[in-house]
Amino acid sequence: MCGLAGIVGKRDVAPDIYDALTVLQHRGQDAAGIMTSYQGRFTQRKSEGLVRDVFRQHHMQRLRGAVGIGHVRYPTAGSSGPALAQPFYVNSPYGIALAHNGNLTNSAKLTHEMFQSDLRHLNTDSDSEVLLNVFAHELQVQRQLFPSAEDIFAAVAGVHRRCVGGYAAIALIVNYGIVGFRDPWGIRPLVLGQRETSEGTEYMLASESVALDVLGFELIDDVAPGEAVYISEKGELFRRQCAAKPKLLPCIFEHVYFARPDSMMDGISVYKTRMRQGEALAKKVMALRPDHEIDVVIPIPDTSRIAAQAMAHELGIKFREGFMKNRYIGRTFIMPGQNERKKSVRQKLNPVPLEFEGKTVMLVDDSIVRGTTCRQIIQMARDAGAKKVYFASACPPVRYPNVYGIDMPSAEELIANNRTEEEVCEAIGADWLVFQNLDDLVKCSMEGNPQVDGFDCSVFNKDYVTGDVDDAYLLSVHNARNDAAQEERRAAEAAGRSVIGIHNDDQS
Ligand SMILES: O=P(O)(O)OC[C@H]1O[C@H](OP(=O)(O)OP(=O)(O)O)[C@H](O)[C@@H]1O
Ligand SMILES: NC(=O)CC[C@H](N)C(=O)O
Ligand SMILES: [Mg+2]
Repeated sequence: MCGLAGIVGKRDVAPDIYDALTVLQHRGQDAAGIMTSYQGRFTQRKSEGLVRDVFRQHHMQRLRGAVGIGHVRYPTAGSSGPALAQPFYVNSPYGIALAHNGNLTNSAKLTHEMFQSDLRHLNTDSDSEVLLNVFAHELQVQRQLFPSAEDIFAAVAGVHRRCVGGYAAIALIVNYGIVGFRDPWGIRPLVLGQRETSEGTEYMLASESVALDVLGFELIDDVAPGEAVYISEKGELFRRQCAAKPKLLPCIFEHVYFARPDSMMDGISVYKTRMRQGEALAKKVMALRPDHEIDVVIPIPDTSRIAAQAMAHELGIKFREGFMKNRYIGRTFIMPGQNERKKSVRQKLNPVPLEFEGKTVMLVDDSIVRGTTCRQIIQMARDAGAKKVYFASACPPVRYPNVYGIDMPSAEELIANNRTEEEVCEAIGADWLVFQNLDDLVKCSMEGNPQVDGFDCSVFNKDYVTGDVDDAYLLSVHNARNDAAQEERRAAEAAGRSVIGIHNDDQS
């Protein structure tokens, strides 16, 4: 679930983009990059690692220019490695760089078209490079020496006709400005903001509104599904609906896990949604077991804190921080390998025994995906002396792969796949397990903005909103990206058997 930021400002923007990427770090921990345009040329720094590790002072000093874009990556397609860090770049037409959040479901077909009919070269197996090349081709066929906003919108319309899947993207066109667009289903988020300065208005696009807040930009609104926003280098703002049949069906997993709670997405406060999730869970607990005898409600930090607190309040039970989090360990779920994920849960969370000794505890997490976290946590709670360990998930069982930008490629790796709720309870070792109902989860999000057409809930109900995802496609994703396949790829990379690519890590 990568993070994007782009600014058209009045002075060098790289420091602001750096800050924005730091605020969006929770969306991708694998690689980061910034590209700016300065005096008709690109400047670039991208590499693997966290934002704070990728950019050194000497990089920042060289990233000149008042127009720029940035990206933090969480891979969902293709390999990892510095060559896959974003933004990607093509020299023709004009010189375009692009940063992408999401995943194309027809990238195999598009890759073929790139070589066969568009006569374009792809140097990686990333779907984001495909997206950039489709955009570049669609802009090229406008055949304008100086592209206007109309030409750019026509190119985005071409992208919508050809690309299927989840995509929010920000492109930087040298000498012209930045273009943000969102897929026609609005699966992936993108917001627009502005900041007044003595030299005039500056504009910013970002995956989440929290990045605008922190930089002093005011949220204008969300980019609509299918819409394109073009901000010229001079600072003029143009907007246009470029899709034939746009519908707002955003990914509900943003509300469950991905987004920061202090973000507004499609008019919905993520914080309030998570509060409502906690309240709904409490009601379900009361309906199922009015005589539950829970002594204390304990969240699994970080993401479930808000839901757990609301749940405890609704139940009228004590809320306690029974697990302390090591603040120097990042998010576990978005780490690349299962071994790394398993190890990091124990390094990240440690129980406070007095909150467990002799008690019936209700542990609350936002989601149970592979079961990596809850299995270990339940054991930790028992080792810390809990009498009974109940577990609640603020979302329903995750049973199906995600194909729109979350790395859940294989149903087999999901603990709830082909298991009943009782079987999941047994597999994770809880005394009782409660899942949120899907209807309730949707209501919690919908209450924030009743204008939303619905949500992509495919990981819960296998209903993929783009309508093109069949079992054959799911099998191909499984084959390419299951844990064993990824492990093999990483081993090949470590042994130096992978393609180096055209962006070397030590580039300065
Ligand atoms: O069942 P699993 O496969 O373990 O995945 C689900 C867990 O992973 C996430 O936590 P993560 O540590 O990524 O981030 P957080 O600190 O934001 O909660 C999520 O919040 C759950 O705790
Ligand atoms: N999580 C994402 O948005 C991933 C973007 C792109 N598909 C990649 O793998 O790099
Ligand atoms: Mg968590």
